[in-house]
Amino acid sequence: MALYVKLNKDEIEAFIADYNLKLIDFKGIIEGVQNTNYFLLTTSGKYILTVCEEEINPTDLPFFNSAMLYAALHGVPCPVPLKNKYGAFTGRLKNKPAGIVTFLEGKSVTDITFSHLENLGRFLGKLHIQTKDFKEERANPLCLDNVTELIRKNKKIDNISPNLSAEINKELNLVSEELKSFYNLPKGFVHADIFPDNMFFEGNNVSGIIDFYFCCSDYLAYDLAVTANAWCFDNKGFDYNEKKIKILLDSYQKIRPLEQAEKYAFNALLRRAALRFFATRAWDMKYPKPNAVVGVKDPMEYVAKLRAFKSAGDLFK
Ligand SMILES: Nc1ncnc2c1ncn2[C@@H]1O[C@H](COP(=O)(O)OP(=O)(O)O)[C@@H](O)[C@H]1O
Ligand SMILES: N[C@@H](CCOP(=O)(O)O)C(=O)O
Repeated sequence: MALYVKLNKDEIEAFIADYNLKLIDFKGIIEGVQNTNYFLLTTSGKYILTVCEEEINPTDLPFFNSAMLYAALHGVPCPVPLKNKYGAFTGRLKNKPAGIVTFLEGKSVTDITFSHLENLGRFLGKLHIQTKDFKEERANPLCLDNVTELIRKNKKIDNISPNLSAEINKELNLVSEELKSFYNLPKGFVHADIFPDNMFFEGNNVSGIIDFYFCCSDYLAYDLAVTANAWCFDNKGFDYNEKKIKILLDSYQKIRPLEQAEKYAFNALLRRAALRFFATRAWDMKYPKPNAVVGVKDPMEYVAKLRAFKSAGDLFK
């Protein structure tokens, strides 16, 4: 659970008054790992109040809010951030940055069907088109160079599994070499964390996307690669399911066909995405934050994915 900051009714009422909201009821949300979230029922509807922890750099908040607002205004079903009476998206609660966004209906899914993937692929294709003219930029803090540095800094990788460090370092070099010839791939706004817990569905249909705290500017096909990593493996994320990836790719391409260069680069992007999630999970496992209240996610899941992609065939045949 992640309720790092405990708030009472008076504190919430005082904060939301700046957003012109009147509280009826509220509830702490136990899902989530990074920040504290409260569900708010107000006289003008349902909202989510988020108090940010220090992993979020406050200077990034304007980009996240701007991206969410732009996406929402361009038809992406996502939360709309509210401005307070001072014209700012972000206020302060218990000396931490805090903000309010609209509530999204729907639920995340655990049993992922072909139909979910079909809808997810179309959703992501649309997201990349709907946000293509978003002009603000944020370099990806988890670019391959920074991921490489995080992995090199982690001196305990071989404690996760024997000889893992050598395997991962070899892969980092290979992926870096392979991607050098693809520096010109289409770039733009990417969510960069499209995991099942960040997507809501109503039945088989996508009802929305949340959690914009990793969004940045990067290769569009990298977003698709992150999504394929997170959604297209069975058995708790360990078993490669080519049919699932193909459904995701086909449905994405019905909306935004990939360029030939993106197809050539895709295997390296899948491995780059696997290395990115391996890197942060391995770090969190071996150097846990003192206030961590959530179990660490398994870095070996991403080693399994990396190995699967290394021996995978051409996904575009
Ligand atoms: N706009 C929203 N609408 C509905 N529920 C939300 C919204 N934002 C967050 N939540 C709820 O809060 C939980 C945690 O949100 P998330 O942004 O993933 O937190 P964290 O960044 O801490 O992981 C979600 O799983 C969801 O249940
Ligand atoms: N999706 C990442 C961790 C980020 O967690 P989130 O709850 O903020 O999406 C992972 O699985 O390693």
